[in-house]
Amino acid sequence: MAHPDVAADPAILASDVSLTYPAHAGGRAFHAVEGISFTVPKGTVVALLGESGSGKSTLTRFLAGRAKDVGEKNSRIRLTGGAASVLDVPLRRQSRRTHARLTAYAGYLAQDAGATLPPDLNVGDILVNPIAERSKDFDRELLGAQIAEMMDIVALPLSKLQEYPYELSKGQRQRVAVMQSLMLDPPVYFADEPTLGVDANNRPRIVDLLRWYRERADATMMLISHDIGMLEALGQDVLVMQEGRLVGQGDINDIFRRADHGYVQRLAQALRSTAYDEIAEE
Ligand SMILES: Nc1ncnc2c1ncn2[C@@H]1O[C@H](COP(=O)(O)OP(=O)(O)OP(=O)(O)O)[C@@H](O)[C@H]1O
Repeated sequence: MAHPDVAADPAILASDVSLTYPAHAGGRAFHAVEGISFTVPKGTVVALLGESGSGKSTLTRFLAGRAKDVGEKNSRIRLTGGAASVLDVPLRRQSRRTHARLTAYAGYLAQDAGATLPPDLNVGDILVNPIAERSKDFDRELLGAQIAEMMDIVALPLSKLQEYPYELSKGQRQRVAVMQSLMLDPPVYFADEPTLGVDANNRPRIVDLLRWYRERADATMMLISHDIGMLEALGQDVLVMQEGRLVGQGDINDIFRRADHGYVQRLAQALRSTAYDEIAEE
């Protein structure tokens, strides 16, 4: 049985990967990702960019091992071509045990995760739960200190630990969701728009938390984000997608300087103007 290898390098490998959603009511299967190849070396961060509908979430959910972790059958992602592996675990025909192991090692923040926090748990329990579910035998003092450190980085007062998701603002819920997704210390981490919907003042708090985590765990990360602060702080390498395909790949500055693809040029321009807007806002 394949066991995740934390020393695997590259940590993430995709070779000619094609991903499909099943046919809906008489329609055809939908090819969301077509023939994508790249590797992510251990300990590096890659940012995934591209317009809405280009396949970023599909690719990320698949690589995070969550292709079939959804209620509706129609939303299950199928690998219809190529091969991929994370921490040397092939993402194809996994036993239930291999799948459980991989998802414990591969952290995942779904899009708009703040909106799906368990409503019946307070923030403290939401954060402790992933650890308590793994094993009842953990060092509460150590965990308490870690949670306090994380709360401080994201600028949430400790009193929030007693509150329930409905008592928090949207941006506070998103910060809790990001903290929760890191609680198991995943060596590989996937996040889908971690700062989306968070106000400009608090977006840097999430960036700080991810940077803190990366340094602490030497984690490999794949982040979907068009947040210029995030890209500057974390994303030295970028993958650019358009209509299910990879249209740019490499160091962010090189890609944008020598952009030979029309879409990549437009994206670079858009990101530059966002950066200026942010500076103007401050
Ligand atoms: N459950 C589904 N069934 C069929 N098609 C889907 C399903 N989910 C997504 N798609 C389609 O797959 C394509 C890629 O969607 P995906 O969400 O991966 O894009 P994205 O780049 O992450 O977009 P966004 O930035 O808006 O989140 C889109 O055309 C979308 O309509």
